[in-house]
Amino acid sequence: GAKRLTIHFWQPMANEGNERIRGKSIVKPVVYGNTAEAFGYKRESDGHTHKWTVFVRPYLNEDGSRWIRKVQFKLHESYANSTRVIEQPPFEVTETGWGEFEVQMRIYFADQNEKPVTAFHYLRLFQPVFNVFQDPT
Ligand SMILES: O=C(Nc1ccc(C(=O)N2CC(c3nccs3)C2)s1)[C@@H]1CCCN1
Repeated sequence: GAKRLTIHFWQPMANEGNERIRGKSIVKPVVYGNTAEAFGYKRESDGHTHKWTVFVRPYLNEDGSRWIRKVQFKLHESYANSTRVIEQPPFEVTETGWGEFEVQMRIYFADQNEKPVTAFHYLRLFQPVFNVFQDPT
């Protein structure tokens, strides 16, 4: 039967390590990406095959709401209310679907003087397969 597959794609947005004070700026690394789980079948009603969660979270397990005010996720326009605004942690959107597409994320900071930061994440549902054929028969 179909295997259940949960995959994690993580891309640290800022450099590694935790918060630092440099001059007057603070570096707050975040991680964004998605997890995905295959239903193991194609849903009759709408052809969806996966459940996925796209997320933005502080790189270290801290209370993100101290410095993140809200996160706006722009999904593919075929989704109802394709612009989702999450105002409290966890800053994530869980949906179902059948394919992969780019999600735009915009992080708004608690300090309203800070301009929002935009990042793009290509939603991944399928585990890439790497076949290395040496001396193929
Ligand atoms: O897959 C891709 N684009 C996708 C856009 C939206 C997708 C999706 O999964 N869904 C729309 C959503 C709904 N259907 C009904 C109500 S909401 C479920 S997939 C491209 C095509 C080639 C490679 N990537």
